[in-house]
Amino acid sequence: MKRLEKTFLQQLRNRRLVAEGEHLLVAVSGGPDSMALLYLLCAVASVVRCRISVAHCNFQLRGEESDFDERFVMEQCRLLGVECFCRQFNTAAVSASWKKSVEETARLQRYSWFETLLQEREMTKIATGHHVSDNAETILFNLFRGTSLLGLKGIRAMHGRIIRPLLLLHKSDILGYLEEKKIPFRTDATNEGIDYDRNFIRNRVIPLIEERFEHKLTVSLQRLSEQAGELEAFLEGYFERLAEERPALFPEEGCLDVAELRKLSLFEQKEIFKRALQESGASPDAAMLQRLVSLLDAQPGKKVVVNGKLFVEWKGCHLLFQVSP
Ligand SMILES: Nc1ncnc2c1ncn2[C@@H]1O[C@H](COP(=O)(O)OP(=O)(O)OP(=O)(O)O)[C@@H](O)[C@H]1O
Repeated sequence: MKRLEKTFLQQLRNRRLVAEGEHLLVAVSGGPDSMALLYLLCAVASVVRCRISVAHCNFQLRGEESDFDERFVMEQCRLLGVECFCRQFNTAAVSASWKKSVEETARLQRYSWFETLLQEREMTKIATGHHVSDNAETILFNLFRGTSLLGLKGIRAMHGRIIRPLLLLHKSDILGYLEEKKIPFRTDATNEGIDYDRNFIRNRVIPLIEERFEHKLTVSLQRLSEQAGELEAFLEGYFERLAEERPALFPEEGCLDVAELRKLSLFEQKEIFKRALQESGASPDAAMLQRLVSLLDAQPGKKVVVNGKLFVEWKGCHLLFQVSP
């Protein structure tokens, strides 16, 4: 087994990403990362005792190139003896009708199809080729758009039935492995520009900062991401226990006890408001949460309008979550 294959196997085991007997659907674009993922998984499959199939989406966004990618992935799977599912999507038209960016549309289309395949074929997990730099890129992207503390968690190694086994590997390791094993891959020229925000972060921002700060950025963001993930897990447990101990803070009927809320820290108050509003289908930003906690220093009768449909009003001893008439 190659050095990287041993490291990869170790990381799979440490993070308990794959259990014995699982059937994985590997998402392969044909690019360097997912090709490395496919070969790494094939190299360890007999040790882990898992089965592997591949899914490739042809988003038909790059004319003939997209068709070449599809044929390339099918051929690679044939050589590896791996079952391969391919599907064509009319992404440009769907993106226009959904009024979403092409990138977001492609992402939604692929995860939805992967989930369907999982159910139809009784597979257990989807594996994607995200690595350390993708995580750094995602964290910075979230930061530039205005993220909360927990948004810093970036990409998770396991999220529901999706696993990212390369998440602790660096691009240089992946490229070294492709070179060592002479693994072919396809290059997507649209990844190289700086027109899309993500590409700008990947190709311009990160290299500039890495050069100035001695390659500390990616490693430091990875650490931050792990800590944010651990904090999120801790907070989930904490708020579950709080809900059991003080149910008046977690309204089923859309009302919160003012006296109970006032006993809590600012962080807890904001978190309770966030959870209550999310239950009502709203996603409050930091400014809205600040306005809601300020309500606790006001008088009964005062209200905060959350959006066109929802407002929170102090009545008697409670804050009521009400739908606008
Ligand atoms: N067309 C596709 N078909 C199947 N899976 C895909 C496709 N595009 C992306 N993915 C999955 O999502 C992951 C992240 O997507 P991203 O757009 O960053 O990849 P990429 O640059 O196209 O290729 P790669 O990550 O393989 O080098 C890929 O590693 C792959 O697992």
